[in-house]
Amino acid sequence: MNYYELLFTTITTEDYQQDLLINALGEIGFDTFEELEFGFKAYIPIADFNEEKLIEHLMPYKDMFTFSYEVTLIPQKNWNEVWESNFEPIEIGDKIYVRATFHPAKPQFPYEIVIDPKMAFGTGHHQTTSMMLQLILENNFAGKKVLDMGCGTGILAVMAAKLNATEITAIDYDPVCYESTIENSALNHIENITPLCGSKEAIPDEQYDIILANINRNILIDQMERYAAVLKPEGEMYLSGFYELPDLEIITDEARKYGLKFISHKKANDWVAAKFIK
Ligand SMILES: C[S@@+](CC[C@H](N)C(=O)[O-])C[C@H]1O[C@@H](n2cnc3c(N)ncnc32)[C@H](O)[C@@H]1O
Repeated sequence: MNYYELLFTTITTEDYQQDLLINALGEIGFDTFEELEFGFKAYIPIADFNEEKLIEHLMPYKDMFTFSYEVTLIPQKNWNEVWESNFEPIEIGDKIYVRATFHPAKPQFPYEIVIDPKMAFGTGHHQTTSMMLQLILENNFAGKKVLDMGCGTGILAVMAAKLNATEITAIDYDPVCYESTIENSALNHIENITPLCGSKEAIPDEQYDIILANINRNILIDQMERYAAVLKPEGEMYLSGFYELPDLEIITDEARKYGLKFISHKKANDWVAAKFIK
């Protein structure tokens, strides 16, 4: 597939401002990002690129900090090379170690997750993923039936399986993420993850003990009613992919409409991961 590469040069002292930009690009079809010292590269399939939409989407950030971009057509790219040059292993506390296949193992960590990220989001490098991993670690997944919505690489589903969840359904609307979840389940020797490709209509008519969803504010709001319908009474829901201000209150209000009560949240660089109970 042919891609456009947009080289963004950003002048900001706040890492989270660059994250805002990356998140905004993710909402309009950019699916791979490569961090650089003074900015980042963002990639989008040529069929999905619309410069007018891009300019409109970037407008709110123009007043916040300085950035510019240049567009180049990339006929072919070795995505594995992009990932290999970008992907450093990460440690989450002293319990979770996330590495790629090409990094050596660290057996001193009780939980190791091996990810072949390709073009799917979810390597643990993003604060939302690492906060979700921490939340999973702090809560009880043993014997639970779990739905992981917007599974990306399947990293959260893999962590839930390592904590002895019995059945995990992992859904993403991006076929690359669906394939990536199959591959990463196998890499981690996990057999109880059922990957599905689709959006909220793909959520099976079943009842789950726990829902995980690290997506973004608007999609979480759109899917909230469906999450509430498939969550068991007293079931737990962990959400991320949004900011403390103003999103947390908006999400909490939406959750309340469907009987989901806000319990607590974690915060990193303005990003939030929050726990709710039905
Ligand atoms: C921020 S990433 C999170 C990936 C992974 N769960 C993690 O925590 O790192 C969000 C994922 O949601 C998926 N996604 C976005 N909109 C979706 C939708 N409407 N239905 C299902 N998946 C969606 C994207 O393809 C992406 O893989």
